[in-house]
Amino acid sequence: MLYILGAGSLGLLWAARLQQAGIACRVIVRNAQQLEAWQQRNNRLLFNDGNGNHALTLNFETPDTTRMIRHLIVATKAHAALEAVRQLRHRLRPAGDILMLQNGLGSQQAVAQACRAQQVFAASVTDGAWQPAPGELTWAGRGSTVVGPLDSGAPCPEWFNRLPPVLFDWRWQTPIMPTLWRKLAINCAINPFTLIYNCHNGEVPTRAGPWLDTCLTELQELLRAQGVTEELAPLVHDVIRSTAANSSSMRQDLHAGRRTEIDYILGYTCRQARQDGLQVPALERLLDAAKDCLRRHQLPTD
Ligand SMILES: NC(=O)C1=CN([C@@H]2O[C@H](COP(=O)(O)OP(=O)(O)OC[C@H]3O[C@@H](n4cnc5c(N)ncnc54)[C@H](OP(=O)(O)O)[C@@H]3O)[C@@H](O)[C@H]2O)C=CC1
Ligand SMILES: CC(C)(CO)C(=O)C(=O)O
Repeated sequence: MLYILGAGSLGLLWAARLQQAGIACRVIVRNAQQLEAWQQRNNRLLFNDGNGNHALTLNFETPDTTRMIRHLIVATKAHAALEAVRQLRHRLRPAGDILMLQNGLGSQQAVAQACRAQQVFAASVTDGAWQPAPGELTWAGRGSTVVGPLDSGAPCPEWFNRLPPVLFDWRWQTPIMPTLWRKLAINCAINPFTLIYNCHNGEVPTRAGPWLDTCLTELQELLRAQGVTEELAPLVHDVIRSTAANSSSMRQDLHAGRRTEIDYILGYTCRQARQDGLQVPALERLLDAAKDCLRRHQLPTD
């Protein structure tokens, strides 16, 4: 049995695909009110996978259920992950596994530190899913999932090999940190600019001008310090081109009045730069500007 912690867009996307693949899973919601809301909808999820709508019946439970958990998929936002996993600590089997799906860095390490008896895996996910209404999920962009052990040589959990490739485009990658760093750098170069200029991804180069170029140079230095030698600028411009019409996840959070993941994206990056003794004034200025924008919208800056 797989357990998914968090019934948001990505958690429901995993639950829907597991259900379609015939792999048993249960979704852990925050509390009894959320469980009741799902029960009132007969636990039905209307899943639009891009080819059509599928009515799926999912299994939900609250964190205080007593069943023990061997395989946990954490699908909360980065800032909610540690507390959400802590609530389940008494249910986690020793030597079980925890898969972290969060964007950014920091939440994965925090969970690994709190759950030393389990193997923690981290994924870099490029799928795009959103919820048009309660009980509905749209899989807007089919992406891929790259997964690996966070900081050990742990082998790939057996259940991963049961994921049907047609529903899950995933691959095993060890070490995983370079992949996570690359995605982090891309998000640092795009998301905060879309916040401060309130623009789509495609407009970032024109709106940010040379500020983007300086940020890319600083991010490249930081990546080098993490052992990632690949050229960042072409990668970022490719992503900007291929997602030109997108509103970044950070901008979507801003518009929905939700807490953003800024602290796990640009905040983490600036802290790491300081730790590595690197000067990153353009990134620091971007972080300050992003935080000012969040303050103006009365949203948390962490
Ligand atoms: N959506 C996507 O397509 C993608 C998302 N990601 C990453 O995946 C992560 C999740 O994103 P997304 O699904 O969009 O976020 P959502 O906000 O849609 O979902 C997060 C869910 O976690 C729930 N949650 C928070 N705390 C707890 C708790 N203690 N117990 C149970 N449930 C809890 C939230 O409940 P509540 O509503 O009550 O707060 C919410 O339902 C993020 O890090 C994001 O960056 C990465 C790639 C693609
Ligand atoms: C790559 C990008 C910027 C695509 O929108 C993204 O991952 C995000 O919005 O968080």
